Amino acid sequence: MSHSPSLPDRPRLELDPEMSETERLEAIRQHYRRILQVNDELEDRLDDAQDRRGELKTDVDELKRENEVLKTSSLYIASVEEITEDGVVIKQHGNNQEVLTQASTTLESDLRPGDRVAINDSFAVQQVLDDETDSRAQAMEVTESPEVEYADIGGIDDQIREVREAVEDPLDDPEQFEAVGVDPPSGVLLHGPPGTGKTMLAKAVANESDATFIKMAGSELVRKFIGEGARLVRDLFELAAEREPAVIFIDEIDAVAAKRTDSKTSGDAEVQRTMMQLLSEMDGFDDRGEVRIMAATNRFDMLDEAILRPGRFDRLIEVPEPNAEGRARILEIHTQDMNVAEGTDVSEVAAELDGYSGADIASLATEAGMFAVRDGRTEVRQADFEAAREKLQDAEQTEEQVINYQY
Ligand SMILES: Nc1ncnc2c1ncn2[C@@H]1O[C@H](COP(=O)(O)OP(=O)(O)OP(=O)(O)O)[C@@H](O)[C@H]1O
Repeated sequence: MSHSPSLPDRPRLELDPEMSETERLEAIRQHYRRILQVNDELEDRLDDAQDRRGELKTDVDELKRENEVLKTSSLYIASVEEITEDGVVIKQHGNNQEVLTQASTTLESDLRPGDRVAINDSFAVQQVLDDETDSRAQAMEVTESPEVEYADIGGIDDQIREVREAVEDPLDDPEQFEAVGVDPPSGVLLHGPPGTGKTMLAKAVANESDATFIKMAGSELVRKFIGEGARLVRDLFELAAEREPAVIFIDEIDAVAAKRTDSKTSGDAEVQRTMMQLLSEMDGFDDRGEVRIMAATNRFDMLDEAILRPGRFDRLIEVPEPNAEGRARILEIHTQDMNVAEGTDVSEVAAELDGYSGADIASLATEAGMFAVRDGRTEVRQADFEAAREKLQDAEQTEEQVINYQY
């Protein structure tokens, strides 16, 4: 910041009583000339200050306007492609339109190609978005090697075998498929009630085939990332190609691939666009190398048949609610690290759990452990499992009552 120089000293008239008339007159004249000079100097300084004030006022007005624009208008998302002498080249998300635009000098020095930015109606860059606001990072869960193994999944051995055949074998030994001359399934769709281990299965197969696991939730695509669905689907496949071998897992695929309805609301159009993108990615999938696609749904009945055609999700695997034997196995898995009292019969407990999903059984085991903790014991007894079952049943009944009351 520049400091303004100090003001000139105020001229003083010093008259000596000894001075002659002429000398006094001369001194007064000199004083007068000095006053005029200081006056000129001060006037110049005043002009400078007024100019500066004008400049600052223009800056303030511009900032105010910018602030208003930022506050009142919605901004669009774009990616920076290139920073040139003529301005910034950006590509708008959604329509992929490339635009040469400007950013303020302060913003421009921060911009790098690949940055995501917010632009206004006239495409001017308003803001650089940091990683937290990057929906690509938010919408996808990427795990190098998920910590789930086949041995952690109980009661669905046939499904594990089928998934291994459709996903793991083609990743492990693509040459074998080529030599025989068969194409492995394009996509594997797991369907069945909630909490039965579909996500676990996808994670386990990625883990056991040393593939990167990339998950995207269909419901989030339509609820959280409105307007970005199709782009995110494209990014999903691009990312998988970069990280191959990879397993793509689209959870709740029904959210983006439900049967067409008559409604013509924009929301539906957006969901349709996302689905069309998914279909076109799958259709162009042949040359994508070591990438396998999996999806899951609890609402198989709602799916649009277009996604089940050959070359798309053409291997359907049903993951049902576990039977008594399956429930016992799942309970064993979830109690293997617990200090269970000798004589506790896990299959007897499991026999009582008709209608329980794997996720319900996992909560039951934790709840039984909590009863032992509350009681100050280090062992979990059969009675704790009974108590946990009653507690969960009560909780479910209360929930049902609340729901009935609400509707
Ligand atoms: N077959 C199973 N064996 C062992 N644990 C299971 C099994 N199924 C579910 N679980 C437990 O329930 C949790 C949730 O399971 P998971 O997310 O795989 O279910 P899902 O079928 O994908 O459910 P949703 O359809 O609700 O997404 C798991 O982390 C695990 O603790």
